[in-house]
Amino acid sequence: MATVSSGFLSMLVQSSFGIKGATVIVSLVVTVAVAISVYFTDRPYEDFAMFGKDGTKIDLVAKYRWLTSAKKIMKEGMQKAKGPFQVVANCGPLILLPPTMMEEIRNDDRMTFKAWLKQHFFTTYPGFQGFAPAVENDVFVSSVKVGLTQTLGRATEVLSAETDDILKELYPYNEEWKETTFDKDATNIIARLSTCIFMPGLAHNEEWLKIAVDYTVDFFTGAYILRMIPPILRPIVHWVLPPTRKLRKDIKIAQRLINGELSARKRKREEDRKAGRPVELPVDALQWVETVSHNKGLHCDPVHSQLNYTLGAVHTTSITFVNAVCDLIAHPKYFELLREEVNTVYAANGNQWNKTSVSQLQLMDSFMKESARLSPVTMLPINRVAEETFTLSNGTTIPKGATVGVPTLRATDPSVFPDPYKFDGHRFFNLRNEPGGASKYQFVSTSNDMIIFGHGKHACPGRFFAANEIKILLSKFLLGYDLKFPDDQLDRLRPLEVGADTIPNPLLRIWIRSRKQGQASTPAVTVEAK
Ligand code: HEM
Repeated sequence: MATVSSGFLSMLVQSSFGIKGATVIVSLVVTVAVAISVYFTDRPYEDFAMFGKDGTKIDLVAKYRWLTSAKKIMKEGMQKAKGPFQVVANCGPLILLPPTMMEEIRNDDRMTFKAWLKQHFFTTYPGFQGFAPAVENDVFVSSVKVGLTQTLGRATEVLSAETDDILKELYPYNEEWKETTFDKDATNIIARLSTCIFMPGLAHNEEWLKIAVDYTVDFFTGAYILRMIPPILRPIVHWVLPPTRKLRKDIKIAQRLINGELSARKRKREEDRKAGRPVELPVDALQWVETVSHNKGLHCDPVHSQLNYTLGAVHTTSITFVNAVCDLIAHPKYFELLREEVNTVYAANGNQWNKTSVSQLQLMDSFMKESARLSPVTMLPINRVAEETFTLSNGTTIPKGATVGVPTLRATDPSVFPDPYKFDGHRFFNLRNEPGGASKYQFVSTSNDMIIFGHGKHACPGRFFAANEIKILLSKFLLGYDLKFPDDQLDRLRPLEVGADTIPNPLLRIWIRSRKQGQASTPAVTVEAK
């Protein structure tokens, strides 16, 4: 974009039109852009205190502030408003509800996740159909709930075997330290592992694996840029933005690959039928979507649903995993503690990774939850759009069409978690071992205090799968490798905050070396509560 506009400017200056003419035109363009930004934009809601806008009338400025300081704005609002308030987020005016109201709104159908996805991820624009399945009907979400959850046992074993193969390829035996761009590796690993379960036929197809990684990045970049543009211009601008153009290309490639898969399945079924063989249905997400679609009598596009699986599963899981690894390196005593637990559990389960053994990794579970508490994938995991005007029990009226969110701030509230900014990998392990804590404090448990996976009827149905995937990966890294930050990097680099969302720090580098032969297991020791 910058190259195009500077080329245009120099063309004007060099032309006979001259510098004066160029100045007039540029001033006109800027004035029109500012006027559009001021007047053709979403109006703030009445009756809600506004935070973060600080006198500016220009939405673009407020949106930019949100992108750079969302956490600060949310904290200030929470402290000063003592109740619901609003901000100008990059999606426009956004009502934030205090996490204490979670219980009341968590199952409230008057505001929906579907309407939020539709409005703020532009699912009707070509290229953005990746969230269309979750918006159009319940087939996609049901397929995750039924398919992924039912297949968790088998999936865990498949993930374990595939992780071994991936790690051998990516980090072959080497006792010397090697620098890695770890977040990139992690995203590629998770993309391949997820595809193994969602669409195994393409698990080793480089073209698909690239889409499984890139589509989400292009999707969110495109959506973020469009949200910054006044609504009146979006129907035109989306056609020319580089990330949205890329999205359209990605979808075409995905269509070619997935339609190929579907045709091959159809042929196999017909051959089986003709030969009188029993027709075996594949156990993967393509099939879950088809089955649920058939049972409900509703359409769900197979290509878009695979992209929806990818959008939901890949970057969320890899960011959570990368954060856990960074916390591990930053708190090295956990290397030995977690290795001890992994060895004990592994040995007790006949040297197998399966659903049962993974569920016994209680310290690792606690460590992962503590990591996600302090470094969540998003600080705003609950997002809704009101389908009607309604009034909450405290008298707050939410207008129809309003965007509403609940931030994760309770996770760092000292009245909920003592010494909240201290990383304590045993925090949830200890809570879990208190009376009544067994199921309340697991990584996958949701509550008013921990909403990293949401809470209530829309709580993430993929979290059980993600938890197992991360545990297997972490176990294999712990047993096979030593990890550290580069020698010249003393502190853990914090994730970058982009609005309420986070991404691994682009400067992050991790050094990795194979553990010496014979070191792959350490003596079995029972992990005690601290
Ligand atoms: C660590 C990884 C993950 C994180 C942090 C995460 C986080 C979330 C959050 C915050 C929500 C919104 C909850 C709400 O609005 O109340 C959500 C919803 C959802 N997630 Fe995940 N997720 C993860 C992994 C996955 C995986 C592996 C899948 C599998 C496809 C998945 C599928 C979904 C679906 C289908 C929904 C929508 C549920 C509904 O509308 O009822 N997620 N996730």
